[in-house]
Amino acid sequence: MKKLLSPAGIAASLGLALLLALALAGPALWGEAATQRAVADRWAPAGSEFHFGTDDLGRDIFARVMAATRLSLLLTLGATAIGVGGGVLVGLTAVVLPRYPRRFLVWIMDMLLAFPWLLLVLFFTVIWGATATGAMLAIGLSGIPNLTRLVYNLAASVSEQDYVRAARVAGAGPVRVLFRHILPNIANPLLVQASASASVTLLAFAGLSFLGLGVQAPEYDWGRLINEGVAHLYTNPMAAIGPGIVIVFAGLVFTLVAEALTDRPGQGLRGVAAAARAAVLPGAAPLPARGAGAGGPGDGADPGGPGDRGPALAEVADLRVAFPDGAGGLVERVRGVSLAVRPGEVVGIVGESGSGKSLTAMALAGLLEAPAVVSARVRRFDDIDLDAPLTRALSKRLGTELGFVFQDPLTSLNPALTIGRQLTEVSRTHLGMSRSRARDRAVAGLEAVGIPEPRRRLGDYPHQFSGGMRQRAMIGMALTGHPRLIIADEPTTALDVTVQKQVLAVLRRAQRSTDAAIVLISHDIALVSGFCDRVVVMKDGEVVEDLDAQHIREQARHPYTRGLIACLPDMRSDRTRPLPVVEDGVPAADPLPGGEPRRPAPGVPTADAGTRSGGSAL
Ligand SMILES: Nc1ncnc2c1ncn2[C@@H]1O[C@H](COP(=O)(O)OP(=O)(O)OP(=O)(O)O)[C@@H](O)[C@H]1O
Repeated sequence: MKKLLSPAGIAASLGLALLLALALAGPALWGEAATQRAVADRWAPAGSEFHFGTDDLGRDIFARVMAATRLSLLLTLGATAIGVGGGVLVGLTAVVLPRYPRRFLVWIMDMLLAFPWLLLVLFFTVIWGATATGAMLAIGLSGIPNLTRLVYNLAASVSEQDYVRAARVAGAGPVRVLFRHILPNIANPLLVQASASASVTLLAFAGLSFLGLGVQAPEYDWGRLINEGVAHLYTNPMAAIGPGIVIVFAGLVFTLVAEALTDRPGQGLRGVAAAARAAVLPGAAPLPARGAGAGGPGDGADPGGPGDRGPALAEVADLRVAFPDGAGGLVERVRGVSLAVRPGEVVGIVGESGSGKSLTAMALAGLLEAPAVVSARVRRFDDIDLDAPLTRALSKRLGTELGFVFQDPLTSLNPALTIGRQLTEVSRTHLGMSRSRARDRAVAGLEAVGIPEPRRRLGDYPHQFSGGMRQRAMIGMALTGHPRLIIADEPTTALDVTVQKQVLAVLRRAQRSTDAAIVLISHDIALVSGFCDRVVVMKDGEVVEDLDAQHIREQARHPYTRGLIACLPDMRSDRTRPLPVVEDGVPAADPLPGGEPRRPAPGVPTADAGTRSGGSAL
């Protein structure tokens, strides 16, 4: 709205209104004068009677320019629609195609893109003949490769976003993902591009008609009028300049429309964005009352021991994930990881950056796609074999029983959809709830994670939430029903320490109310050991240790784990001395327990500087 009230927005609206009025009323107001011949008035100069003069049959050129508005705009909009529609269709098709057909299609489009558009137009004109319709088809079709490239690039980048991954976890098929999650998020730049290409198309028409390849007599558009007037440029310049001015004006209006649309956030596309997100809002489990039973690291609650929880709910055995190394081979990033999560168990995965934590979690959720090459002896969620093709029913089950909370809540919520739409989608599509019931559940979901005025906030877009609120909303989506497993990949990394604590408390509270198992990924061994029953330590793509969180200090044997622990200050730490560091996976000193840390280099933070984000069993 703001943008529409900007000078560019106001000018664009007024210009569009004027063009529209001319297109609608032009033929009625000036049609007769435009075709009336008066031999006595042939080649009358521009003046008060004939603003742009007359042509060789004595017809009023100004009246012809005004009357030509309708045909000129219709042809321009028609060709633009063909170019944009075709580009969207081919670009989106390319995104969902398998690798090699996709590459082939994009290659063809790139070839056509490199081909001069005027030659393409001439080629099509030869096929369809030099008619107005032929010119429209020719210009429209020659615009498709350009638009295809744009749509493909935009869609490919959006399809990497966490909210699209989350939609896939929730069982959304490729068509649904395209139309509900990708298209609304690329619609804005597409509209801008469509407006900008309308002005180019207008010029292309003028050029074609000027060359005698476009509109043919007795029809006339602005380009043809320039063509007719240019022969008398020296005796009556306005005969060519007049239609030229109108073309420049219309081109300017289209450019201003593009300018006014630029930077408008996705919420302006309510009509386009018909959809929702796909985390996990299953089941009919009652939501926890706000503030009830909070626990977790922040509130000093007991995380509970692993106990005997029966057979694993989710499991990978000998999981390997590899990527092409660019030289025809593969490089393994996850190397034989085995991990089982039992019902209700809270498992933490810690490890240095690049150790394969996220890949393991994504493989556990069945989220890895090409170019990742995944193999495992076992990879299952409950009785669902994640290595076998999933039926629709199994995808739906995965979508409602498995929740994924991503690291960055800004990228994991769809910016084009309101929070309410995203929270109600799974209830409505997977659980078949009515709109009002789904909204009630969504309100309860936001309330459960401590969002004030939840009913009002349902109408907000993600950018209207703070970082902590977005992450709470994300957790609310994953937890308001009864998910059986929630995978949280560094859910608090993007948040400050106070908000981290609140978010973890929310996660803990919701976990208790639903008894879902949790896999929590973090760099922070203190946070994980305070929150989880079990801590799995990863290094270089392997699990190096699997420890009881309550006794991590005594049980840790691997040098890397001992190094991580040694780097944490405790009550006995000498706060006047720097903290030790982990060097190449081995602690600079092994102070367990009561050992003497080596004095690190100057500049290394001291125990006083260490900031802890949660309570710890350490
Ligand atoms: N799509 C990909 N293509 C190639 N290599 C990848 C891809 N995704 C991940 N990797 C590599 O796999 C390794 C493990 O990545 P992963 O994201 O699992 O690490 P991580 O332990 O989660 O790290 P962080 O804590 O920094 O998120 C890294 O070396 C990473 O560069």
